[in-house]
Amino acid sequence: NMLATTIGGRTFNNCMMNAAGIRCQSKQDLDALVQSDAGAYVTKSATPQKRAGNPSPRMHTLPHGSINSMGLPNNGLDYYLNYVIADQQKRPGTTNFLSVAGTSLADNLAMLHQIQASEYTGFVELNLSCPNVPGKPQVGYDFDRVHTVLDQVFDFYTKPLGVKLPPYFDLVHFDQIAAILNQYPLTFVNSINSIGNALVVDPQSEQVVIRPKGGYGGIGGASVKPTALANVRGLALRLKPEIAIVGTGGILNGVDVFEHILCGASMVQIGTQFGYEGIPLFDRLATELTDIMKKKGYTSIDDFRGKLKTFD
Ligand SMILES: CC(C)(C)CCc1c(C(=O)O)[nH]c(=O)[nH]c1=O
Repeated sequence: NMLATTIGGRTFNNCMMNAAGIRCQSKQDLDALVQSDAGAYVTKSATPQKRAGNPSPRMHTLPHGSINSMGLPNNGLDYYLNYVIADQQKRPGTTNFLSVAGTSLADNLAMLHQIQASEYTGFVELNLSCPNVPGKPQVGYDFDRVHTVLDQVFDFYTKPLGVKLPPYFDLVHFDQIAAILNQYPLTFVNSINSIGNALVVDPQSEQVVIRPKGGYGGIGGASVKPTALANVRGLALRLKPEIAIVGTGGILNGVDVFEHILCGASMVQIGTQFGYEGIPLFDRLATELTDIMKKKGYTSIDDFRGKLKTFD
């Protein structure tokens, strides 16, 4: 069908899925995604043990986006690993994404050892926005640390794995992170995570809108699309072809999906808008994207993936 895509030898019948963190924390959430038109699901980033996360209000949705400082609330790795293994037994031949975000390298390695030893055959999405040692920026912004983490992961992990990256804002950073990632047998790179440590103010109450971190949080939604497209394109132009790109950020409508694919994405993830609209989003986006493709004479996303034109 027109929206099928292939990553790491696995074919998905739809190139659209949820982004980690949004409506994917509970079994009920995940069951709804299984029943939906989404091509796959990703589970809420897991830590070794269940976490309550930050005190509320910890997320605020605006017309043009959202801000969140959830603090990794999740049911713990065992919960999600059990879910995806049960699901792959029920639906052999389907591939989904298990997201992990340890709050330390030791936690990430312990979780990956557990997954490696399990009968899970799907993808792992390693969240590199996870915190680093105190006083250092998040892992995704500490390139030496990214090297160290991936060296230690690929010392033992042999199942398909990708990394979730924060947004970069300097072309030299695209060069540097791509040069590192190209050294590893990654199945995919997911770009972007929310734009970190933004601040939303309520001028009426003269107060920030979320409790954690003095109101600082990650931004998602329409306002991040130009940054998301820049990162998808920047990585698509620099990463070796074996590494597929998952495009995330600022997708509200089918045309936004089209733009992400034009910039090089093989799969797209929707966060903020999925949080807003719920499961009907996937059917609406599939219809809108299919209409755009038909108007342009495309029968597969392969016809236009990565084919963004410049002026010269
Ligand atoms: C930011 C972390 C809490 C370290 C990771 C989890 C996460 C969160 C979160 O759980 O606060 N929110 C995001 O927008 N992106 C993320 O990757």
